Amino acid sequence: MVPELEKPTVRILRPERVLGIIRAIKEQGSSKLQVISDFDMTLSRFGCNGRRCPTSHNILDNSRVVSEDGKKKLKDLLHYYYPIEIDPNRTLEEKRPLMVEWWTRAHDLLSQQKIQKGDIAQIVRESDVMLRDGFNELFDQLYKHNVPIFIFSAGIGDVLEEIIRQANVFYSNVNVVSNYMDFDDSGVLKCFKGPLIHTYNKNNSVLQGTEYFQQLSGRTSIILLGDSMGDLTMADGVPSVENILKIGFLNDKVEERRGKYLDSYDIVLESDETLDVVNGILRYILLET
Ligand SMILES: Nc1ccn([C@@H]2O[C@H](COP(=O)(O)O)[C@@H](O)[C@H]2O)c(=O)n1
Ligand SMILES: [Mg+2]
Repeated sequence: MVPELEKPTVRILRPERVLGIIRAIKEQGSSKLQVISDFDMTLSRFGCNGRRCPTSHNILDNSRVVSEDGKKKLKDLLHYYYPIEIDPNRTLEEKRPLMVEWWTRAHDLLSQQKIQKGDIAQIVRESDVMLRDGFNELFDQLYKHNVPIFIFSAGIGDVLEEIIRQANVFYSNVNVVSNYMDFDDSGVLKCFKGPLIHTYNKNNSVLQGTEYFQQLSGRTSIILLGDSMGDLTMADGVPSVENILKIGFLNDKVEERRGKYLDSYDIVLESDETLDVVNGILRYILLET
């Protein structure tokens, strides 16, 4: 059915259930389908040439427009809070206030750097960011079949939009909800617009007012793509979901986190920098019979 599911990076706890969901999504057809995806470390790569790829935040943190002192402070925040973000032994209740603290402190630091709106495109061009292998096929297939893709990211919307624009895949079926920068009249960053989106509040609470899911209420089949336990709630605002397939990229601390990922995601992709499995499933679903 989907040969890519035989890849050694694929782990599935309940294979029959997964095949049943894929078959049901195919039966419902492309007019009922939507894709809901995280951005950083899901559509973008985790590793690049033996190093960590930057997140949309890191692209700014590491850029020439941030002072050396600012860079150091942002790195210190990352080293303190990232292990908390991915710690499988802490509860979400414990993590949430700490994530608000991280995002707020990082956004305050970035807002002190006099970042110009007009510099974002060049900053992205100069960065090491890479989309996962197969991103072209993913975006092309969805566009060709009129399947909407909703990117729900706790990263920086202005930066991630520029990444997909430069990759020539920012098609009309792509919608983004993320943290956006607020620039003053002369185009200098003054703050970030609310509501703040962090790893563990990616749910309906931050989507109020966007009406995105209401417009797509007929799209009752969902393929959800994420890399964090926080991404599992991204589809919570979709009314009357009939079939949902959750695919999780397990990028870091694989051994420690495997159990929780297998319990929560239908398909877990371990240290897999490609979109092969997602593309294989979509090819099968979208193939007209
Ligand atoms: N100051 C920060 C805050 C968060 N991050 C990382 O961003 C990712 C969130 O974006 P998603 O598209 O994945 O929702 C998450 O992986 C955080 O670790 C950061 O790099 N810097
Ligand atoms: Mg992510």
